[in-house]
Amino acid sequence: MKKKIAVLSGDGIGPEVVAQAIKVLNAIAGKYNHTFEYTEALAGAIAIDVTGNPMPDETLKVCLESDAILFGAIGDPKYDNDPNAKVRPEQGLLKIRKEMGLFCNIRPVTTYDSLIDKSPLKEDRIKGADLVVYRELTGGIYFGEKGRKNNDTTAYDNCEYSVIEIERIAKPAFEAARARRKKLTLVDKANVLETSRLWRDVVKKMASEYPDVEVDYLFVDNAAMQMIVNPVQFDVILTENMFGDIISDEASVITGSLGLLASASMGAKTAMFEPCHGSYPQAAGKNVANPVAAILSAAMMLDHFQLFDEANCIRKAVKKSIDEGIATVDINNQNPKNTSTVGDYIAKFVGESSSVTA
Ligand SMILES: NC(=O)c1ccc[n+]([C@@H]2O[C@H](COP(=O)([O-])OP(=O)(O)OC[C@H]3O[C@@H](n4cnc5c(N)ncnc54)[C@H](O)[C@@H]3O)[C@@H](O)[C@H]2O)c1
Ligand SMILES: CC(C)[C@H](C(=O)O)[C@@H](O)C(=O)O
Ligand SMILES: [Mg+2]
Repeated sequence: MKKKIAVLSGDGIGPEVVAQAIKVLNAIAGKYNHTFEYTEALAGAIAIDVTGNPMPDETLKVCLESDAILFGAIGDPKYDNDPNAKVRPEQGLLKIRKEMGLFCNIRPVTTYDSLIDKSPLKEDRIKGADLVVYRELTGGIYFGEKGRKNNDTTAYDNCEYSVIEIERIAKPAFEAARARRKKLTLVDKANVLETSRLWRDVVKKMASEYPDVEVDYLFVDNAAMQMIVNPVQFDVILTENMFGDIISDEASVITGSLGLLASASMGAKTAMFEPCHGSYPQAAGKNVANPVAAILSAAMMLDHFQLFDEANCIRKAVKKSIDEGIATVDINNQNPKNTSTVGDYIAKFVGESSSVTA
């Protein structure tokens, strides 16, 4: 199979972790006789530095001409620390999500037995936790009208959702629940927010089409607490843009590190695959960041290409690296390995392993 992949490495640790994902994809290409063609394009702070724009038209064009997008991370303290910055790297990420119609962000949270003791949470509470967050990605407060008024003494960010926006993410979430443990939890704030009440109305109506799926409703504050005390109860979590951002970073604590959390953003025009973490500027250039989130995002891209054996081969290699302690400092502080050493190990295992089942 031949596939064109747009590579937007971005800022901070983005280029380092994406390099490992590409190493692993190349090992897959060699083993299974595929051709992956990569086209790099600018995004984030680096794109502002070069072009003045965090998501240049040229980058969007490369993405539209590709079969999928592999994204690293964006963000730079020089913008985060400047409240008056006219343009920000994060605007580039929001722009590509909106322009490509990437409304469905899928963030799987899986635990590894050999990492259970790395989580600050109690072992008996998190063992076996296996959930996936379906986060709405192109609506809500992130994209509502925003601004300042009253001589800059008041600021506002509006939150709007339409029935169509809710239905189109609820559908794949219900389908995922049906294929998994048949439980869907809508996380909202329906005791306060009108948008959340619309989410409940829509999801309740759709639930009748999925009688085999048990649906429950949790307020986000309760859900945040339940995620820590009893994450095993969750199967598919469906939620709006901002709640999904927060709850997925929180859920990464169960696995042992945010550096393990991959994601897929599916949409109308294309699909983008990116780690859930950011540019982690403190680690940039040090070869210490965990590349697993980026590598598992590449595995999700292979699922998207219907290359399921290949994707499972990567997952198996990742598990092996974790079990063997070939892991970065966030999950192995006794004998940490470099970012590139972990990438090399996973790529080598992919190249040499014979079995494909994860
Ligand atoms: N998708 C994205 O591109 C994305 C996501 C989140 C944040 N950001 C941006 O990244 C910048 C830094 O934000 P932040 O510090 O709040 O979040 P971050 O995700 O970059 O880092 C938060 C913490 O998570 C841990 N971490 C993150 N990635 C890791 C990895 N690969 N390996 C090991 N540990 C890892 C580190 O302890 C780090 O201090 C900001 O500019 C922010 O806007 C971008
Ligand atoms: C950088 C930021 C805009 C982004 C978000 O909030 O969606 C990030 O936190 C993420 O989780 O992908
Ligand atoms: Mg986030």
